Amino acid sequence: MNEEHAKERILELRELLEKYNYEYHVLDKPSVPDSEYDQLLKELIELENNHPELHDEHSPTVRVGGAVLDFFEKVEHTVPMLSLGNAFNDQDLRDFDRRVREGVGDNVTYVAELKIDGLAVSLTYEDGRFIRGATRGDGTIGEDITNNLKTIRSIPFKLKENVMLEVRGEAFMPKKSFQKLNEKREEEGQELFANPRNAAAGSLRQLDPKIAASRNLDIFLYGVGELEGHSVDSHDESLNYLSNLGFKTNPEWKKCGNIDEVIDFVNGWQEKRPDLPYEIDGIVIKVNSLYQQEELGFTAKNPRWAIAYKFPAEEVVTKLEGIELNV
Ligand SMILES: NC(=O)c1cc2c(=O)c3cc(F)ccc3oc2nc1N
Repeated sequence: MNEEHAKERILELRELLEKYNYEYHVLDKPSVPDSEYDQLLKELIELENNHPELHDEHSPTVRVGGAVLDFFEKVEHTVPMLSLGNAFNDQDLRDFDRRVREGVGDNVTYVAELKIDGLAVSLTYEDGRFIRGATRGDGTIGEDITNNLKTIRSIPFKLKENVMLEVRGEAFMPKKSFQKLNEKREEEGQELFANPRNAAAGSLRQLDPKIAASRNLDIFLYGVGELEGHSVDSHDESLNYLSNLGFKTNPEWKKCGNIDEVIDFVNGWQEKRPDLPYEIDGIVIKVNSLYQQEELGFTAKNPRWAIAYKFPAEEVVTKLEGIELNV
């Protein structure tokens, strides 16, 4: 195959594989069988190996893991990644609602969404291309784990619009992947992961991205940090915007006109939680209007416009030399 033809084929395969990847991992609606995807990926890997001068860090082939690092660079979050204050019962939620209404008046709408139990990460895009991903760290300084995040198939390398955007989300390991991983580790006599959150965090902290690539990690994006080239007025609008850009957002969110609707949503999901294919540790409630979020602002540690209702820890049975303790 001559140079020109190889270059054309490589570019064509990259476009095609990213489209198939988006259909499979973001829309969950593949248009071709896995065997066809695998065969095209194999062809691209061979072509790229024969044409190193055409290497592109956004090629779908880097999703199987790139170079091993010696350490992770530090990254500063220009918009700090704060953590959420907690609510443990209905009264806490009513107190939160009262404080919000004292701040912005009674005309307030909430968005309630599932609190994914994984690792908080920030993704930065310039001109619509994925250029950096980092952990939350202490909220201001995180670790650059771009190479590992590139192995998460649902993270788009190229957005549908060429915006400059910094977006936050939760990387997680689906329950089924967690069970398979621990079965494999048990067979190999390795230490087991205690829960999917630790497994996801452990996988993304590996210096060799091939390990992260093998762990079937996934991500839901939930918030915009910095944004140029577009403006949104409310949280529900920003969730739709992220989805239209090509991001995977969690579909189970609900707009609530008052705190009673929020409490119904919380109770509903407390029951349905075990049926989800991923772990959640609560429900996040946010004031929907971004203008009202601005008015409410932040305490030193948490936003005043959001709160996390934490579910009671699921019954954990610990076996100690055959004695069953319900802790
Ligand atoms: N784990 C989650 O599924 C989740 C987490 C957060 C946050 O940590 C979070 C932290 C803030 F300071 C502000 C909003 C947030 O919104 C969030 N929304 C979510 N859905």
